[in-house]
Amino acid sequence: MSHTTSGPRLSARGLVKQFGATTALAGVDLDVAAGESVAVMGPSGSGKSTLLHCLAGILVPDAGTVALSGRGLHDLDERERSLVRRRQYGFVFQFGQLLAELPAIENVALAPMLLGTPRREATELAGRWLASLGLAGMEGRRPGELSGGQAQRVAVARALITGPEVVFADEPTGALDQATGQDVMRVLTETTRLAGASLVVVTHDAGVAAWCGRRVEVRDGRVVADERRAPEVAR
Ligand SMILES: Nc1ncnc2c1ncn2[C@@H]1O[C@H](COP(=O)(O)OP(=O)(O)OP(=O)(O)O)[C@@H](O)[C@H]1O
Repeated sequence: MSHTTSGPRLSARGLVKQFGATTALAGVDLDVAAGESVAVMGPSGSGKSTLLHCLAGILVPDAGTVALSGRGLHDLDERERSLVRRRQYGFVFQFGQLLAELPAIENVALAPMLLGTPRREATELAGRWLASLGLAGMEGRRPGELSGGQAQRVAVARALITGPEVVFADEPTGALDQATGQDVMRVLTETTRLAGASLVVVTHDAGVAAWCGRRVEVRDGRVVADERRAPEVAR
């Protein structure tokens, strides 16, 4: 994958998004560097998910721009934006992102298959990803036959297998207990860092945010704080 070496990986300028009378984003600027991990924090309704969806090209802002490695998402049509989401982005959500009827290995292999990788190659690669995330022997289990933490590891494998430039995670530990959530954050941040991808995590949990090298605080649709600090690292 060709990444530009200078300039931010992701760059948002003046993002505004309204839903009827509600201003979800009131002018957000945010740059995310290559390999950087950013936690987006803030109270319920402050605009965190809306910001993530605009950065990810899922929502089109009413005003402002988002550029991925210097390429403006606003210049793309919906089909092209959907290709960016598949090729250059990875997603980890709270739950429900895995296809219930497919075994873990097929859930992971599907991502490269959708990009044209032959089934056999995609399945081999998926097996290696599952093994590297501690899921050897569980390839044939369906999501309902995995624990919440195991299912999130499958989701991490699925998000990373295509070699994305940015991984977006919206409350990735929201459905897990504290210890399992910490374990998933360790796996998510470590795997993303090793893959050289940037990470944007929406969370209201300071223990989750501590795994990221930067915390951005959103209130009423604006960034009100932005601080860098040493992240937790795998022990
Ligand atoms: N599709 C939508 N239609 C109408 N209003 C919306 C929509 N999506 C978000 N909003 C509103 O925009 C504001 C910001 O919502 P958003 O989901 O971005 O907040 P959040 O910080 O992620 O909240 P939470 O932590 O509760 O998930 C809220 O007032 C919300 O009700």
